[in-house]
Amino acid sequence: METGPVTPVVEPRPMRVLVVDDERNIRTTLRVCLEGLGCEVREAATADAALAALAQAPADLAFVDLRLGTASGLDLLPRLLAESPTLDIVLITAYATFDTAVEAVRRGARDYLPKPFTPAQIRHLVDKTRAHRERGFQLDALAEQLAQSVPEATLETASPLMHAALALVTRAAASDAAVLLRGESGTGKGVLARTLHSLSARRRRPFVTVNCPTLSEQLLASELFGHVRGAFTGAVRDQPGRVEQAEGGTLFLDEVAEMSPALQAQLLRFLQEKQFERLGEGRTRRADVRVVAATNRDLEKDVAEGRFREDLLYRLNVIEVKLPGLRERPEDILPLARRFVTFFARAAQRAVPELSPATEAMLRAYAWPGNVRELRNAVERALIVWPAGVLEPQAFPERIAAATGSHVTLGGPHTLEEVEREHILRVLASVPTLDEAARVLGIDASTLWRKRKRYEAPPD
Ligand SMILES: Nc1ncnc2c1ncn2[C@@H]1O[C@H](COP(=O)(O)OP(=O)(O)OP(=O)(O)O)[C@@H](O)[C@H]1O
Repeated sequence: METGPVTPVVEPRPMRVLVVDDERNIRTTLRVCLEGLGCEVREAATADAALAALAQAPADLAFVDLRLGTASGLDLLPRLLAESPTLDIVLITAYATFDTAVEAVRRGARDYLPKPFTPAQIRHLVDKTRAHRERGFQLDALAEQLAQSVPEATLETASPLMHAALALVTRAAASDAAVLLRGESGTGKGVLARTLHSLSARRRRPFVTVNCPTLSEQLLASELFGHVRGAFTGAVRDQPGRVEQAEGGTLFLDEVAEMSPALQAQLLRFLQEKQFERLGEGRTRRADVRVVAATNRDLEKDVAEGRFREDLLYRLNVIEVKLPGLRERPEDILPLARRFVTFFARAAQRAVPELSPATEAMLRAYAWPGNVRELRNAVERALIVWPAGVLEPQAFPERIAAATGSHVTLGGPHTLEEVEREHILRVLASVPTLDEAARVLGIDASTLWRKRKRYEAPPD
């Protein structure tokens, strides 16, 4: 069975607009015009009402009148942006002067609209905002991909197990339900989370990843929910968290099992009520974010042993997708290997080599404990060490050629790196959490996280 790339199934969400004007008829005119353009519109007659509206539910775009009774729309701009850093603001006024326009832009407005305005001008502004926001999100995604320098993921598969996982992800994309992706390290949970996002109505909004084990408890709390100045040593200014950055989009929590109990409680509350507080701040904020989590651990076991909250597990796995290990989808090993060979050969500007029959047999026989990541890394290395037009087994690491796992013995003829890899993998396999493994090894959790990725460790 073969799948092509799955086509998007869900229409993007309408743009959410807040109209802030003390004159009722201006608000009504704008509402009618904006609703005609497919926007969701809310109104506020005062600065306080505008801030309250934003605190209650986020918006993408705000039209703000320069004169709000006795208050100034200009003064409101930074307050709106403090509340919602990704908001686009257009200032409207009958008192159009160049100076006001400059001042509006200086305070964070994206555009300026003189009264009286026409429906065509409003349409133009809405189109411009939409295009600018989409470009921004696409650039973020592109920059991330470039930074990782990875071959673009393929959704083609000949494996029935993988096909079932993709079909479930496609169906899940049509809803806003929380999704839990389960599978060993390197099986492509991150890739699938991104696929889910790009198939959903949120695809034009941000996809934001948080790697839970790489940060200490306090930094992870701040990374997720943000902090205010002075919340802890080093917090020199107010900082929105990833939840706010992901507004309207998808938040991907990688290795969610590695969260402290206190953070698990905060995440649970966020999932239940869509509410959270920045660290050190009393007031409650709301965010419209779809959560996708991933784990390579046996969460039921963690629940049974008191390490993970049962109620959080049920909130996270409304839809559960199991990714097969690469050895459970052997049909995909060679097509993926050829794809990586092509990618890395092109990146090195050389002719694309072939796989010899012996290499093909070896790649199929190996167990791939590090899954697709391990295959990708092995191919990347093979292209570096093997300049010839046909890749032979010797181009690949010894452990793959041996295809029987490691033979490392202390004092044996091994490099330090081989010994380190084996030791780390064994410690990881012998203790329940990454934190505990880091303690045993005498290194911090983020170093261990990086090393594990490098050594393509099997999860447990
Ligand atoms: N279908 C695919 N096509 C191409 N590359 C893939 C595919 N699936 C995974 N990869 C590559 O394998 C590597 C691991 O993928 P990913 O990070 O999504 O796995 P993971 O299951 O989230 O791993 P971890 O649990 O360690 O975070 C990445 O480099 C990714 O680009």
